[in-house]
Amino acid sequence: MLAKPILLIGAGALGSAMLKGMRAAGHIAPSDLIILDLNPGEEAHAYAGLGARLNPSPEVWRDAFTVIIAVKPQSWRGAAQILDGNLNPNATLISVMAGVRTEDLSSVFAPLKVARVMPTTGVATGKGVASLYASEGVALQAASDLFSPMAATVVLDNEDLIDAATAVSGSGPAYVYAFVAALEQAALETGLTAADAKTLARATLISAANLLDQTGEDPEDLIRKVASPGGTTEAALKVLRREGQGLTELVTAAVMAAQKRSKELG
Ligand SMILES: NC(=O)C1=CN([C@@H]2O[C@H](COP(=O)(O)OP(=O)(O)OC[C@H]3O[C@@H](n4cnc5c(N)ncnc54)[C@H](OP(=O)(O)O)[C@@H]3O)[C@@H](O)[C@H]2O)C=CC1
Ligand SMILES: O=C(O)[C@@H]1CCC=N1
Repeated sequence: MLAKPILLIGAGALGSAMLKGMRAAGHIAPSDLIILDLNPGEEAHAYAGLGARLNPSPEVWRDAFTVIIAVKPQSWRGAAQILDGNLNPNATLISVMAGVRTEDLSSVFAPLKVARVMPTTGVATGKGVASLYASEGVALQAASDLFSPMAATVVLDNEDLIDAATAVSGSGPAYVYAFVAALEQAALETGLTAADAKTLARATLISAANLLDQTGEDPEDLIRKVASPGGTTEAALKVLRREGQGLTELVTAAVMAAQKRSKELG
């Protein structure tokens, strides 16, 4: 069960996406939310406008039974110093930070129980992805209760796999956006206007994602339905899937680089 109130530390890119998703899903009432951020943005102010407590004094932080830490991996030890002595010892800590391991979080935040989650910014629209890991059932349940209303969740049974999930899905939306940007750029090369190139690249991604979602079919089956034998798609796929130097090799190298970096961030 998700014990409330909730304290969110860091309302930047991901923290704001979570705030937006939580507000839309309605599972965290504004009165159950305390937000700390050095420069609160639009989403933090929107929740505060509904009654969430924004940057209250340290004695209020102790009210929270669930603490979410969403600062950069490079900033968490500094944040922990500020929080020191001001957190409820019975609270559960949910870290969404890449790389930072449970062992290190536990050594600094003891006796709080710890869960790690690797979400995507898609939580903002209630359609995120979140990989969860915790060694204790109570902490895993808290993470699940927090993210399930706004993300498809995957439970990992080995903490090392959080680095893999970070590389595949945490960073993954950026890979997809990079593909859309590349398709838009290529569309310009074909002679389409800038406006049409933008529309076609975006709409193609969205319509393909909808089919993937609604049919549940395998990508290879969906490809077969697009690629007529001897047709245009086949000509393009010969380039994209060039032996040894195609998209699969490129994406695999990108994911490996992200996984390596995730381990270094710890
Ligand atoms: N962005 C993403 O798609 C994803 C991010 N993550 C993880 O989420 C975490 C946050 O990433 P992201 O949102 O992109 O980073 P941001 O820098 O956008 O957000 C971090 C926020 O925390 C604030 N902050 C820093 N120190 C403190 C403090 N002591 N007290 C309160 N607020 C503080 C920052 O303020 P200021 O900017 O003024 O320093 C900033 O607003 C990272 O650990 C990252 O690994 C995980 C999955 C996806
Ligand atoms: O780029 C990063 O380090 C973070 C973690 C996953 C997505 N953004």
